[in-house]
Amino acid sequence: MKLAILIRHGESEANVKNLISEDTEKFPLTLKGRDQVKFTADQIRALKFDGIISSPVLRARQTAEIISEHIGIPYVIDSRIRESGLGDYNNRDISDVGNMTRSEMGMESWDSHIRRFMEAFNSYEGNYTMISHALPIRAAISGFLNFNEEESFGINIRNASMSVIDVEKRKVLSIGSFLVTPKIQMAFR
Ligand SMILES: O=C(O)[C@H](O)COP(=O)(O)O
Repeated sequence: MKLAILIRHGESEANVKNLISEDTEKFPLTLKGRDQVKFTADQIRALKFDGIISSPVLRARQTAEIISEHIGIPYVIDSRIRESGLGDYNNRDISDVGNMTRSEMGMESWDSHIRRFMEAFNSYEGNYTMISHALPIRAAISGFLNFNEEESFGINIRNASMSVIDVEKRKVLSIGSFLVTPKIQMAFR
């Protein structure tokens, strides 16, 4: 069995300011973001995990710390699940991004996100929680649904939400949810 729960970090100061940033030491979680993560940690506490993997970006690491304390499993950093490469849009308002595709705007390509996540999925055995960011998680899920960036545009990955993937069977079990459903509990048994 090889299940991955992709969790977007809790609300961060970048989210409050509507900024996107790949800088690793900026924009910590807000108090609200910490509470969001504690709720999610309680949701997954009873599931069986073999590890927690985090993006190297501060808001993800802080999320991993909270979850790690809640479920008693250490976390490791893996740059393959980092934030998107944002090019000239780093630290800019997300509304500047518009509806063009990321590579059209000189940012990291869709396929690059999918490639690096698949490499990460293939390098871990067992069940893992992976703490990452909105667009990279949307791309990782799309890699299993065979969606390109435009086709996945409606997928909304909210702060501290969970998307569950059965990596071995290449099945997406949930997208951007806040609750562990009976189906997901069964999958972890
Ligand atoms: O949607 C995006 O472009 C970013 O991935 C959002 O970043 P965040 O999930 O770290 O807020």
